[in-house]
Amino acid sequence: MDSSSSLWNSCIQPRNNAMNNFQLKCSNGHPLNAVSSHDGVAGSSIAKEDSKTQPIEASFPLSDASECIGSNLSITVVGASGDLAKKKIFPALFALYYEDWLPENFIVYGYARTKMTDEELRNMISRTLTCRIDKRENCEDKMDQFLKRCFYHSGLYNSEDDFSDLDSKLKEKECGKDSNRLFYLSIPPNIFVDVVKCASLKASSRNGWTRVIVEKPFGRDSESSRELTRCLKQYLTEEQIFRIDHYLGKELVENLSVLRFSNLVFEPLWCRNYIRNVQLIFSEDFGTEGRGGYFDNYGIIRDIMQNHLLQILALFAMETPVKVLRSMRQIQLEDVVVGQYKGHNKSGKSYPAYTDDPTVPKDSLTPTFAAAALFIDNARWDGVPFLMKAGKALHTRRYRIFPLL
Ligand SMILES: NC(=O)C1=CN([C@@H]2O[C@H](COP(=O)(O)OP(=O)(O)OC[C@H]3O[C@@H](n4cnc5c(N)ncnc54)[C@H](OP(=O)(O)O)[C@@H]3O)[C@@H](O)[C@H]2O)C=CC1
Ligand SMILES: O=C1O[C@H](COP(=O)(O)O)[C@@H](O)[C@H](O)[C@H]1O
Repeated sequence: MDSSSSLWNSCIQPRNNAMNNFQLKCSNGHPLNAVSSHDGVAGSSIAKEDSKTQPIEASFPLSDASECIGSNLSITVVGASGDLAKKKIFPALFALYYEDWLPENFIVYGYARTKMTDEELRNMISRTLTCRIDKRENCEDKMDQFLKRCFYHSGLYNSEDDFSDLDSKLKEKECGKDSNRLFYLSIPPNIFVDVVKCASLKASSRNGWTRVIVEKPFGRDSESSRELTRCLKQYLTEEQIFRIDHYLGKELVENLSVLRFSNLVFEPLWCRNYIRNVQLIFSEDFGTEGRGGYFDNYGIIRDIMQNHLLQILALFAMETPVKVLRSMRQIQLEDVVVGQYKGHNKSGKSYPAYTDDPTVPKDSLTPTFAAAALFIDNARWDGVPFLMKAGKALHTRRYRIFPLL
């Protein structure tokens, strides 16, 4: 499985498998178990359901920016020029389209400050779409059809006028039909509120639902996270907000939950008597590559450890019901090591330092590597260190959790 495709952990109906007994909840209370296709992309039955309840009329040949399409689901990817959008969101949307999980008359709008035409957006996206889905039938044709439904609007994240212009373009495509609108915020969290404000005031759906997907990290610490929620709720209800962490959709994580809770053999062994330490390793063999605008303000601890790895730790260590995070000892500075990758040469190839990335300030001290020992003070895990390591631009690409017996 290409890990870049395991996105779209949206709040959907549970599928009929072992996970049904273990129902995760989305941030707004909807069940979160993902409907995965074979490459790990999960489908949203929300979109599909709505396509059933709203009659679909004949499709139009698409492509022109001013064409009326009658779209009944308009998806806007905010931050469409960025890494997440390219690597995961557009490929995941294509996979949903390919698997027939989207309503017939959907459209996708890319939105960002970078100036681009529709054609340039399509070229950018087409470089990252692959026909990697098991059924490869008609994949190229499907790609062309998908790309014809993609459009672009350039604007600022805090400009109501720019979102008003987006609204006009969406309306043109919707041609007065009942249409739902989904905004996927593929941008740094410090601009979430600006976007939500402008989108909700100027580009909400008039006659259908408007929903917003926000990416991790949700703020920098608990105070800013609470503040973020408070600010988002000035413009949206909790039911409209979908907080996403794509690690919950990864096969490794789903398997871990099943292994833990459906396998009685492990239950008595899963504790301090048999496990000396637990290692959680996230290692990437590539650096930030133009993501300094986001990454440099957050660093590896907020980017990876606090959310992805902590969730895996919680799934590994938790009792049912969940109490484990409350039993965690406050982390001590002497139990943490941080670092930043430097440039080097290997096999005649030179690799840039973090601060060589043009989007990163030259004097940045943001950590790109961190290792920490965490402790859970409860009867099951007393004295067992959980060793978390995460880093960018390391030797290998691997994601692992393993108990040392
Ligand atoms: N990349 C990944 O694999 C993953 C990322 N995420 C999350 O997605 C979000 C975006 O990450 P990613 O796409 O990697 O980040 P990028 O740095 O690629 O940022 C996305 C886009 O946001 C705009 N942008 C970047 N920095 C700023 C800034 N400081 N102020 C205003 N606009 C800015 C840029 O668009 P423009 O200049 O055109 O406006 C950029 O193309 C983050 O919350 C991240 O945690 C989650 C899972 C995986
Ligand atoms: O959330 C993030 O995840 C990616 C790694 O996810 P993967 O599914 O591609 O393995 C990481 O590169 C990025 O820094 C981070 O924001």
